[in-house]
Formats: sequence, C-alpha cells, structure tokens
Amino acid sequence: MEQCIARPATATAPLPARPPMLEVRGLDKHFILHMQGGVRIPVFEGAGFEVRAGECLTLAGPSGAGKSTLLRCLYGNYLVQRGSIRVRHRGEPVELVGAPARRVLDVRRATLGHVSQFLRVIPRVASIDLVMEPLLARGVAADEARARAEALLARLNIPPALWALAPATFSGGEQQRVNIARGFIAEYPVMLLDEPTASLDADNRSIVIQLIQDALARGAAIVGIFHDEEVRAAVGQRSYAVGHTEAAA
Ligand SMILES: Nc1ncnc2c1ncn2[C@@H]1O[C@H](COP(=O)(O)OP(=O)(O)OP(=O)(O)O)[C@@H](O)[C@H]1O
Repeated sequence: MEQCIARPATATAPLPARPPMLEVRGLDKHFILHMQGGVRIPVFEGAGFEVRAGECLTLAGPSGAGKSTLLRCLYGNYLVQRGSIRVRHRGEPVELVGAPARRVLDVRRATLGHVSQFLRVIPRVASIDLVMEPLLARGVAADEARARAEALLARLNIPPALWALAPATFSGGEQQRVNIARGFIAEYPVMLLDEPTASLDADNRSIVIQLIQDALARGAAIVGIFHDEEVRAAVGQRSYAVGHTEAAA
C-alpha cells in the first residue's frame, strides 16, 4: 500500500500564480502607405510576451525596430493584422484586438495608461486641467482631482505659476513632465511608457525613476521604452527584443 506522509501545508505549498496583467500573442504589424504607391512596411511579426503585476518589461531593438509602434498597438492607437492583446480589466482578461471602441475606451479609463513621447497640446487647456482629466473621467470629485494634480506637478518641479497656463509655450522638458503627471495621476494597473525621460535633466530623471518604482511597488504592470541605460537599469526587470518572436531573459 502506498505510504502517505502528511506535511504541513505551509512548508512547500506553491504560491498561487499571479495572472498576467497583459498578455500579447502572435502580433503582426505592417503599414501600407496608400498615398505612396501602396508601399508595404513590415514592422514586427509574432510579437508575444506577458507582464504581471509589479513587473517592468523593457522593449529593446535598434531605431526603427518598431518599439513605439508596438506600444501604440497595445494602447489601441494602431490596428494589428493578426494576434491577441489581452488586458486584465476589472479582474477579467479582455481582448483588445477587434474590440469595439467603447470597450477600448473603458479599458483605458480604468486600467490602461499610456505616456507618449510628446504631449498632445490642446490650445487653451490649462496644464492642471490636462493632468486632472483622467481622474475626472473616472468620476473623482474635482477638488480631490485638483489637489492630486497639484501635488504631482509640484513633485515634478513644474512651478505653480505655470499650472494655469496651456503648455503650448512650455519647454520640451516641461511638456514631458506635464505628460508624465497626466499619465501617472490615475495609478493605472497597466502602464505603457514611451521614453518618459527623453527630454529631462538628471534631477527630473531621478524623480521619474522614483515615480515608476512607486508604480511598480503598488503593483502596476509596465511596458516601457527607455533609451537611457540608467533608467533601464533602475526599473527594468526583463527585456523583449521587438521584431523577434521570443522574450529575452
Ligand atoms: N504611422 C506610420 N506610418 C507608416 N510607417 C510608420 C508609421 N509609424 C511608424 N512607421 C514605421 O515603422 C517602423 C518602426 O517605427 P517605430 O517608431 O515604431 O520604431 P522605434 O523602434 O520606436 O524607433 P526609435 O527607437 O527610433 O524611436 C519605422 O520603419 C517607421 O518608419
């Protein structure tokens, strides 16, 4: 008869696996330039990876490899030809490829944030309003949203005199920091960061590194492009080579 030895449940019980917050499978992307004789530009084929809560995956590859294009596909700005992008949204995996716009917007409002390389400046909209907007869209009271936006702009060294101004006349680094404040204020569970420190000096770069580390500590899953080696080393845990089919360790 088989002998059964009882062991305390806590000694070797495996930890429950954390489900991926973002799961990408078999993604193909090419552009067709219809206005230029239908030229086809292949970007990547079979892209796939997973990112879990508290993890930061960095995208690697030479200039033109398709890193920004991949982030834009993940955010739903670009369509893909094939593949699957699943985001864990309100506790359930949601397929974004082929999803109706209403669903994509709901995922963006609650779950998926994107810090693009450049701020999309809207004429006459004050910086503080741009930063508050993601919280207001979620139904946070205006007073609370304003207080959080002010705290974040102050942390990012944007002088209070600039808060009421539209950022069209701001320096590149100031615009980037307003963009970062807007991207971080809503504490999205999944964040896509496209060179968030590209125009920043060393002090502000350190502040952004700290913001990213805080986001990871609260459990955000992050996919980022960081050309700066120091930033990559400070926040990245794994890297994925765009254009190849397997994640590099
Ligand atoms: N909207 C677009 N229409 C047509 N081609 C595009 C478009 N966006 C990007 N591309 C092309 O896709 C390829 C990948 O561009 P992408 O900007 O994603 O590269 P990258 O890896 O982010 O580069 P970098 O490191 O220089 O920012 C390039 O050949 C680019 O010309």
